Amino acid sequence: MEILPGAREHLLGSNGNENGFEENPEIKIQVRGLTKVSEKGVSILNNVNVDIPKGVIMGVIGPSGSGKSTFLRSLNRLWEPSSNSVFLDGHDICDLDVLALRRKIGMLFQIPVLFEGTVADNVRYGPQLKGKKLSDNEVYKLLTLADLDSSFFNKSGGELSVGQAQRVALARTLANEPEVLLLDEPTSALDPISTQNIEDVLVKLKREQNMTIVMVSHSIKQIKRIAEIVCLLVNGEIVEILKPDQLFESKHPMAQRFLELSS
Ligand SMILES: Nc1ncnc2c1ncn2[C@@H]1O[C@H](COP(=O)(O)OP(=O)(O)OP(=O)(O)O)[C@@H](O)[C@H]1O
Repeated sequence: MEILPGAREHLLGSNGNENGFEENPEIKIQVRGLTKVSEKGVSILNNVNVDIPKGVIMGVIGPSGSGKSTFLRSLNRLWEPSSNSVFLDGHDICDLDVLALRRKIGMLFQIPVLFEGTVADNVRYGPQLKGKKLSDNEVYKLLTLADLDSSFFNKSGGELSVGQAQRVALARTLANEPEVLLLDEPTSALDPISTQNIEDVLVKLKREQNMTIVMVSHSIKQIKRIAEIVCLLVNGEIVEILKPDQLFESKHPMAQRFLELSS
């Protein structure tokens, strides 16, 4: 089975080098020996090693409870990883200011939660925290980027469908000019058309802004539509890093079962 260049050493069983990471301009995020154990001593993530290349969409799939959300949340410290286990552009994220990190690495969740006020108020929120007021024109541009037309500008959250609210949440995240987007099942509550709208926006962000995107999804079909690399997480371990069209060549028994059930 062909494995992506450089991926093999980060597969299951590889030894994460505690302090070691090579500066590599092609790699946006490096994860080395990322481990999490619950307070009751249950392993949640076990020595996860992976390089996330710049400007790609990476899918993360795996059975329920395999640690996908925990993995994603560790990348912008919504769950705090150990020092020297997650690097952004070669810098240990634990050494970065957490709010600055979360601007650089934005996140969208399954269910969008909008703040009170209008769509424009929501989009302006992040820059306003830094003392910058976006002009109407800048807000319109962000709405367009998230595939929303100008009629949404003055609407309130209550007037929106879940799919529209998810695109507003995306515009609000994009207002922070992130370099990386983390998406935790962003379309699982959406109808097929809203799902396609979001997928189109993600592909455009990657293509036109070289955005790095990491997306947890339960949909193998979705991963095949938009991801270039897919990480298969089983029991807190990355057992495969593949191109999506190679998924069914996975040798891992749990992976095969998961793929059979989700096809
Ligand atoms: N703070 C925590 N304390 C204890 N256990 C936790 C904690 N966070 C997550 N877990 C457990 O860790 C495991 C992985 O959870 P996680 O939500 O990351 O999995 P997942 O693959 O995203 O699951 P799903 O697909 O169902 O969303 C689960 O067994 C969960 O119950």
